[in-house]
Amino acid sequence: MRERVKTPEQQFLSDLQQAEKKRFQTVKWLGVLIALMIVAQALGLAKVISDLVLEGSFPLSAALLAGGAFLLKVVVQFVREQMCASASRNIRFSLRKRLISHLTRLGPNRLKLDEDAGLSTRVYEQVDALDDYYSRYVPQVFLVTFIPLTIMLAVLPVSWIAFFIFAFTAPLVVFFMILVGHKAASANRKQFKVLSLLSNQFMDLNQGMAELKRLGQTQSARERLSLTASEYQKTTMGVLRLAFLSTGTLELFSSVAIAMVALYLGLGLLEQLPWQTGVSPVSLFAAFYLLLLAPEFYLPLRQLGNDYHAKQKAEAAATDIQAILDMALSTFSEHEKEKFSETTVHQSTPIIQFVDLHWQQDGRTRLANISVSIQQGERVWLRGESGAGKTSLMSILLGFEQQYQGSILIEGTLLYPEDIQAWRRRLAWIPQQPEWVQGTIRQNLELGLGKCNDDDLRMALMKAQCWDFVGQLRFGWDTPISEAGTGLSGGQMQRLSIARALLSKADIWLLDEPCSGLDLETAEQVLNTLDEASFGKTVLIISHDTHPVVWANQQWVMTKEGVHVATQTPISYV
Ligand SMILES: Nc1ncnc2c1ncn2[C@@H]1O[C@H](COP(=O)(O)OP(=O)(O)OP(=O)(O)O)[C@@H](O)[C@H]1O
Repeated sequence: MRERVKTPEQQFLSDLQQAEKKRFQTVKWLGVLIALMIVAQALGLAKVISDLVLEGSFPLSAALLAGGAFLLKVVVQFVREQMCASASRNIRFSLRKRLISHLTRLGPNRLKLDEDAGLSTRVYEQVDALDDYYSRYVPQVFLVTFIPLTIMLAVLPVSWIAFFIFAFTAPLVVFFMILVGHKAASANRKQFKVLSLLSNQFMDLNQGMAELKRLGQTQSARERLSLTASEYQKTTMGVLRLAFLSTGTLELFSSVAIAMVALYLGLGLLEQLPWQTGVSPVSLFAAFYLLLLAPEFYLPLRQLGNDYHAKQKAEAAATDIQAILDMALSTFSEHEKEKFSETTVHQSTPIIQFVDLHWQQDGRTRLANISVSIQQGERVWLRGESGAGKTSLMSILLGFEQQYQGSILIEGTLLYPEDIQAWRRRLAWIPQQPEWVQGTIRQNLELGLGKCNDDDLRMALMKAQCWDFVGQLRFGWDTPISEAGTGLSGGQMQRLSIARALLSKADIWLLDEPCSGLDLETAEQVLNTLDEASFGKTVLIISHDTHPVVWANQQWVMTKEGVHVATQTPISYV
C-alpha cells in the first residue's frame, strides 16, 4: 500500500514518537482489549435485562460477564492513560533537552531566529502543546478505527440495518471533524505568534524599565503591551470558539445517529416499521444489545473530535520547534577536510593557530584575512579600531559561527564542527557583561560546573580578589544576587566572573572587553586581578587602548585589513 505523504511537521511529530514506539504498541494492544470488553459488557447486560423483563429470571453468568468486562475495561483504561501520559512526558522531556542544547550550541546565532523570550516560549509552552497530541490524540487514532470496526462486526449478525446506520454516519462525523480542525490549525498558529510577541515585549519592558522611566515613556509602553495582551485574548477566544464548534458539531451528529438507531429499534419493537408492519425485526435482547453499543460506537469518534484540535495545535507548535532544530551548524565540506588534513604541524605546535582565517558575510567583511598563532600559556591582548572584527573573531573561536573561510588549528589539528563541544569545555568566557541568574553568589559561580567544594570556592574567590567583599556580605557566598547583579559594583561583578573562570579549570580564557563600563581606576584593579589569576593560562583578551593589558605577551592590532603583531615578549614563568 502506498504510504500517505506526511507534511514536514507530521514527519517531525512521528519521528519524536519513535522514541516511545514500544509503549505506543502496548497501548494499541490495550485498545484491542477495551474493544472486546465493550462488546462483552453489552452482551452480558442485554442478556440480564431481557431475561429480567421477559422471563423474570436473573442470569448470573451474564451478570458476571457484564460486571467482569466493566471492571477489566476500567482497569485497562487506567493503565492505558498512565502509559500515554508517561510516553508524552518522556518525549517532551527529551525534546526540551535537545532544544536547550541546540540553542546553547547556536550561541548568539539563536537571536537570528527570535528573541530570547520568544525562544523560551517555544521551549516551554510550545513543547507542552505536544502533550495532548501524544497523551490523547495518538492513542485515540487507533481506538477510533478499531473500536467502531469491532462494534460493526459485532452488530452485523444481529441487524444489518443498524450496521448500515453506523457505516453511513461514521464518515460524516470524521468529515466535519477534519473541516473544523483545519480552521483550528491556523488559529493555533496565530495564537502562538501573538504569545511569542507578548513574551518578547514583556521581557524588553523589564530590561528597559529604568530607561523608559527616564524618558517618560512608560505609559506608551504599557499601552503597547496591553494592545498585544488583548490581541492574545482575542486569538485565544478564537481558538476556544473553534474547539467548542468542533465539539458541538460532533455531539450533534453522533446524537442524531444514536437517535436514528433508537428510533429504528423502538418502531421495530412496536412492529410499526413502515416496511415491516406487524413484524418485529429484532428481539428485546438484540434491541438492548444494539442500544448499548450505539453510544460506544460514536464515543471514540467524539473523543477524537475533541482531541483533533490537539493535533492541529501540535502541528502548529512543531513548525516553530523544528525551525530551531533546523538552524544547523554548518559542517566542513569533504574538500576542506582533505585540504587541511595535510596541514603540517609546527615544531612547537601553537595551542591556537589561525590560517588565512577570514569571514565574508552577505558581501560584507566581518573579519579580514588573519594568520597568527598563540602558544600554550601565552596571553594575547587584541586591540584595534571599532568594527575591525574583534568580536567576530571571538564568536568564531567560541564556535558560534562556522560560515568563516580559512581554518583554525587547535594544537595542530583542524577544529571541526563536531569537535566544538569538547573544545568549549576547555574555554572560559568572560564577556563585557557577564550573565547572572537569580540565586546566591555560590549558585552563580557553580552554574554549569556542578557542585564545587568549599576549599576550591574559597581559593577561587581569594585568587580573584573577591574574598574581602564577599566576606563582608551578611550571608557570605550564600548572599542572593539578581540577574543584574544588584548589590555589587561593576568591578566586583567582573572579579566574580574571574573566580568563575578559575573554578571552571578551563585552560584557555577568552575575554571581550572585560573592563568596558568601568572607571579607569577600577579597570586597572580588575586587570591587575586578571594578571594574577590568569597566570599560566592561555589568554586572548580584547581591550581598548584606554585599558592597556600591560602583562600580555603578544599585542595584536586588528584593522579592516587584518592583524599585525605589534609586540611579542616571551612567556616568563618567574
Ligand atoms: N550580527 C552581525 N551581522 C552582520 N554584520 C555584523 C554583525 N555583527 C557585526 N557585524 C559587522 O562585522 C564587522 C566586525 O564587527 P565586530 O563587532 O566584530 O567588530 P569589533 O572590532 O568587535 O568592533 P567594536 O570594537 O566596536 O566592538 C563590522 O563591520 C560589523 O558591522
